[in-house]
Amino acid sequence: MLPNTNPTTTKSWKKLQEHFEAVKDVHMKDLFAADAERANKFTIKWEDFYVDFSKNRITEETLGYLLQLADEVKLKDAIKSQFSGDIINQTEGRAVLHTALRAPKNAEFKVDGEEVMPEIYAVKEKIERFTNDVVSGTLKGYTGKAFTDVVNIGIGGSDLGPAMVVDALQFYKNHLTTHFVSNIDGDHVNEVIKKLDPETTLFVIVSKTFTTQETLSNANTIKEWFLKSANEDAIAEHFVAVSTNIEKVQGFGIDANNIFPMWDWVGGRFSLWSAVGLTISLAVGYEHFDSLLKGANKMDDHFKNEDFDSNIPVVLALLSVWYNNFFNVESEAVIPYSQYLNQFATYLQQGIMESNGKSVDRNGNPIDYQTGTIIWGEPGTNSQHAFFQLIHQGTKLIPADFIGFGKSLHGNQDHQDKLTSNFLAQTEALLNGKTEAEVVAEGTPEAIIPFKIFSGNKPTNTIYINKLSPESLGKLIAMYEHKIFVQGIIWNIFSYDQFGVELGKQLASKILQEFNTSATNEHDSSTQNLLDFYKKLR
Ligand SMILES: O=P(O)(O)OC[C@H]1O[C@H](O)[C@H](O)[C@@H](O)[C@@H]1O
Repeated sequence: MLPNTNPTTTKSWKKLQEHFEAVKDVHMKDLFAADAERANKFTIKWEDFYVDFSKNRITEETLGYLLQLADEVKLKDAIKSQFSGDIINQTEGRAVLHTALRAPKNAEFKVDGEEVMPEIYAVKEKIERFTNDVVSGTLKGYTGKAFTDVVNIGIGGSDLGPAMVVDALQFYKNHLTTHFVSNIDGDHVNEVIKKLDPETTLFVIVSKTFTTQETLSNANTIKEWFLKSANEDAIAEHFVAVSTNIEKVQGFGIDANNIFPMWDWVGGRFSLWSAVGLTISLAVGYEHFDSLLKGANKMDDHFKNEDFDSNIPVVLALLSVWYNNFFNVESEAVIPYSQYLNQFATYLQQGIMESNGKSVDRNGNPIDYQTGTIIWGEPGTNSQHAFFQLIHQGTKLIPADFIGFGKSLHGNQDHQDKLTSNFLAQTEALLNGKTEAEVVAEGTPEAIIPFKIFSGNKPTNTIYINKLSPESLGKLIAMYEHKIFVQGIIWNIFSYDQFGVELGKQLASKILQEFNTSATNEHDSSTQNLLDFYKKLR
């Protein structure tokens, strides 16, 4: 059981409220000027991570109250509960053990009194063997040719994690070309099919439940297309599946040997560490996949053992609570200064918004404080030329995580220097802004002066990592996973269910019947008109 405390009833919350009134207008520029040690005080150095959170609208007092809040909501107990396999996903009656997937073989993780490491390692070994056979070309397609292409068919957690990681690690990629099919929009699958040769393509169907409409429809469409060139027997050589639902997978016609199991104690959006990451392993090789897991495991140890004041996920979560619940900030940006992390914000959107987008507390009561933040972002420097205007001069306060890597993977120092200068300059600009006096001093015509002033005082975290590698990426992803968990604990919500995605699915299946049969359902007049409009078009 998780601790159960309404955060707004804690002493620290009250103190934070009073403290907020006192510091809300303080400019960070003045805080830096007043304390030469500020940057050092608010920096955590851990392994190859350098996390500078000094450019936040906080003082030591703020951090003190936030840390007290973590204690008052019994965060330590909650962490222990999660790692020991308690049923902390109470609404679905499940443990939450994605951390076990990346733990060493001799670690102890139990679910319902049963050791889970042997099963985890059996699947890992299967992933390793399969990866090696496909990558080396030992395993062949139905006409005896080695595989050249891999198609991941899945959606949500069965797509976003693998797709983001494969993209992020493309520098480490082997010769296999990977594709991702997720959307029910038939144009998605058809555009992918156009690029494929059935003789040399391997299909990985990923679905925890194996009931997801999108995934099954896409898998069936691909199977039909495949069977135009191959016969039924060839399915066993070209289709593999990742799922908890073995019966359904077999029903689809997949060979029992080609099933990579997962478990209900792995949430979809936390599943890339399981066999859901098979496409990652195929794309970059098992060793790199394993390094990704090892990196995550190091972050798990840091999270579990480090004191909260130097615990990266805890501090980041507390800062986010400070803005969300006291500054009433609605959204946070994630800006990676690496094109490789192009899909990172999209990936985090599911993790963060599906987990913490809740309005009922752990007692089932409606909440009267803000929970889940809205996450968005794009890589720098592209985003500088797109939405940075609003971050610098708009009316909304948008705290941002700036993620950067010291070393360029291709060793192009000229580009890396220019990239890094932007990376550093943006957080400096957001901190300091530009005063009227500075604008005047630049000789700006008087009428234009107000438009060129930057208020500054915009908070950022700088997450600076030596180099993008499978291991550092694993650490980074796990860092955000734990941040999500901490925030869920503070907000007293259940972060591991996602009932909010169900209603739309139910209604869609009813509406679908109306297209194909004479069934009619009661709709509001807007929906009815739109439905009629479509019926005329189809
Ligand atoms: O892996 P699957 O069972 O196909 O689920 C795919 C996705 O769909 C669901 O609707 C949930 O919102 C996601 O959390 C999940 O990752």
